[in-house]
Amino acid sequence: MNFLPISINIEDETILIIGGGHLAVHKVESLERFTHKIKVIATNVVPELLDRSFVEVEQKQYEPSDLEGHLLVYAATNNKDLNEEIRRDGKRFRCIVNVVDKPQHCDFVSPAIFRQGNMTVAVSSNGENVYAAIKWRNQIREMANAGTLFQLETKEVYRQEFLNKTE
Ligand SMILES: C[C@@]1(CC(=O)O)c2cc3[nH]c(cc4nc(cc5[nH]c(cc(n2)[C@H]1CCC(=O)O)[C@@](C)(CC(=O)O)[C@@H]5CCC(=O)O)C(CC(=O)O)=C4CCC(=O)O)c(CCC(=O)O)c3CC(=O)O
Ligand SMILES: NC(=O)C1=CN([C@@H]2O[C@H](COP(=O)(O)OP(=O)(O)OC[C@H]3O[C@@H](n4cnc5c(N)ncnc54)[C@H](O)[C@@H]3O)[C@@H](O)[C@H]2O)C=CC1
Repeated sequence: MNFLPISINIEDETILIIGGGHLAVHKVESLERFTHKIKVIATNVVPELLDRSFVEVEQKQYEPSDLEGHLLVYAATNNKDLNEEIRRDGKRFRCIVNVVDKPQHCDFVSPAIFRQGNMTVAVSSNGENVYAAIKWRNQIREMANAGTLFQLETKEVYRQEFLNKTE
């Protein structure tokens, strides 16, 4: 597999999660650092999702038209066939779909993220080895917390440093 790392502007997007179980909670925990515009559609929804007032919850069976108007979709049900079907349906609605239980069926995968202010480090294994991605991210976080890395200067300071090096 081969995924392109990019940073997407999601200000005008509502991110859709199909499935309201533990995996959905896990995805919300990753997403909520970046956006509160999140919608969950599922037949059963766990309290951790209902407790988050910013999550819009619709308790019902999935149907393809649910995808309409959503750029980013997580297929996070406990039904592998349905998750795959959601990915296929997504093609019709021009959605980019993450299938939580099947890297091979993902249009995008979620990297392991370390974030400090505007600076973000996102580690991905191309969907091949999620445990490695988590470990690398944790090591980066430890280095940052130890203060040996990432002394954040102003853009102008970095620009001057960059220009001096390339002269
Ligand atoms: C392909 C991908 C698709 C996707 O979901 O996007 C995927 C797939 C799978 N994950 C599995 C397991 C776990 N995943 C986590 C956690 C995270 N998983 C994330 C990403 C991705 N996971 C994408 C690849 C990214 C890349 O390119 O490397 C992170 C980094 C980001 C996020 O989810 O936001 C987030 C860390 C968040 C954080 O710490 O910040 C934990 C730990 C935990 O839950 O705490 C467990 C153990 C759960 C347990 O067993 O209890 C399995 C079963 C593997 C097996 O054992 O065989 C599969 C399926 C498979 O690999 O085949
Ligand atoms: N990517 C990852 O990090 C990992 C992925 N997984 C996989 O993720 C999947 C989901 O796991 P959990 O969240 O723990 O399951 P869960 O059983 O807690 O939740 C499943 C959810 O899917 C919903 N659902 C099922 N059929 C539906 C339908 N037709 N329409 C609407 N909603 C429907 C249920 O209502 C429920 O909210 C599992 O298949 C598991 O194998 C497991 C571990 C890690």
